[in-house]
Amino acid sequence: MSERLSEETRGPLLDPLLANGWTMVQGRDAITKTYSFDTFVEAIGWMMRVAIWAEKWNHHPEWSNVYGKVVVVLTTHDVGGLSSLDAKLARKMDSLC
Ligand SMILES: C[C@H](O)[C@H](O)[C@H]1CNC2=NC(N)=NC(=O)C2=N1
Repeated sequence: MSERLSEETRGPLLDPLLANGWTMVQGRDAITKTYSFDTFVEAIGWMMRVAIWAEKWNHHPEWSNVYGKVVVVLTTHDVGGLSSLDAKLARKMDSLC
């Protein structure tokens, strides 16, 4: 199982994401990003591609979709905060859109 990111390890993993549209969630050890697609079909197509990786890695996003917009929150419930799996899934999400 993944461990909660320590103060030393989180900078190198999170800083590139925070420079690429991800932000910290207030009051939670979690990151969030809102993706915007031109159409609903593009949004759910991207969600399906992400879902395949999420299932493969057994690491699942909290997310919601309205038309072309997808709001994502990533955290690791098993450790009560951010782990390297969240950074890995966030990078995959960015690479798939
Ligand atoms: C039992 C199951 O394997 C666990 O609950 C997995 C599934 N997917 C998960 N996804 C996320 N985001 N965090 C988890 O801690 C987590 N744990």
